[in-house]
Amino acid sequence: MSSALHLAVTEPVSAPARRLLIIHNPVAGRRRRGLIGRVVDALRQGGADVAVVETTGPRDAERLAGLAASGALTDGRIPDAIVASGGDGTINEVVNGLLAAPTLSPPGPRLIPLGLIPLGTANVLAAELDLPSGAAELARTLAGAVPRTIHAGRANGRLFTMMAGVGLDAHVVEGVDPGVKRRIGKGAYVLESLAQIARWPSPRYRVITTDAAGHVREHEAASCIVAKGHFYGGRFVCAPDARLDEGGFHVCLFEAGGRLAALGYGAALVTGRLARRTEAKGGLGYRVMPAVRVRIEGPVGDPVQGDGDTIARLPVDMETAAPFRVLAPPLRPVSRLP
Ligand SMILES: Nc1ncnc2c1ncn2[C@@H]1O[C@H](COP(=O)(O)OP(=O)(O)OP(=O)(O)O)[C@@H](O)[C@H]1O
Repeated sequence: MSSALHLAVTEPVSAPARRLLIIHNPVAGRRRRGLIGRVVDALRQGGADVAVVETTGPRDAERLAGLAASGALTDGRIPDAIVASGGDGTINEVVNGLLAAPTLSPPGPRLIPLGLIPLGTANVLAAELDLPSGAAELARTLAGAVPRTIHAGRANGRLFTMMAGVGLDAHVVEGVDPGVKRRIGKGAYVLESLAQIARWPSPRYRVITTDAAGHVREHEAASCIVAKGHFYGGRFVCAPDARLDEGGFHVCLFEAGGRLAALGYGAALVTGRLARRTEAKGGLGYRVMPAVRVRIEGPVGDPVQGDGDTIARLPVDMETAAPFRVLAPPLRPVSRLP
């Protein structure tokens, strides 16, 4: 760890020490870069044994997570937790590497808890898990939280933890300029959304859902988000009843096509009125339905975004994946989540 990361600590951690391996993306985030240094210092002051490895480029976090799960980065001793330090993209890579690692017995990579130091633009998973934002509180969570079991989804073999999307949002994710994102943060997504809407050809997608009872249904939509959690793009609510602790998907169908409808959906999302579009007349509104498997067809090769990065291309088959454990505060009652 560079000396620049050694910053003053306000409060030491009083929870039991853990052996933690942190996989850190040095290019993630802009304003929150100092956070990792403060968290590491707080952990060490609390007695935790902390090792940090830095990623060197795309997919490196995934490779490192696979190595970490076998103890290869910590002198053969398997860490008590593997911590992803970065944005949602880095977390997604770590989850993919961790769950793809060969099973060890014990403890088995699926049982090694994942910790998070959220440094990104949206930090949707951290919001969904209700992670604290301060360094001392975050360190306390990493060192002492009872792991919670959550469920990822899989799209054409690739895992996602929060959501996968097809249509406008996937094109926005693919089109957003990383340099602009670094400079202006979330505003880059707003600009790219407007640019995409201006030239949006309004393709239709065929969404085939299978529910837990095995009923198969076919739908048509202008865009579709397959949600694991209830937040989207930060703290906007897309699937009000979705919770990571449950196995299935909440499939959000944006039924109305065209530019005006796309603008309307965007405005409804950011003002918290999206769920009310279910009442739109003529059935061309917004619907959320449960599913355990989803297939989406449309223009072949169209992007599929997962946790804010392109993770697959159409046609795509999604299924629920094995559960894994994450270091986070206990689940709050549904009624207390925004
Ligand atoms: N050392 C590195 N140099 C360049 N790119 C890297 C490096 N390590 C990881 N990456 C890539 O950086 C990209 C962005 O990472 P991440 O999504 O975590 O951060 P972010 O873009 O700042 O956050 P957010 O996704 O919340 O906007 C990922 O696609 C990842 O593959």
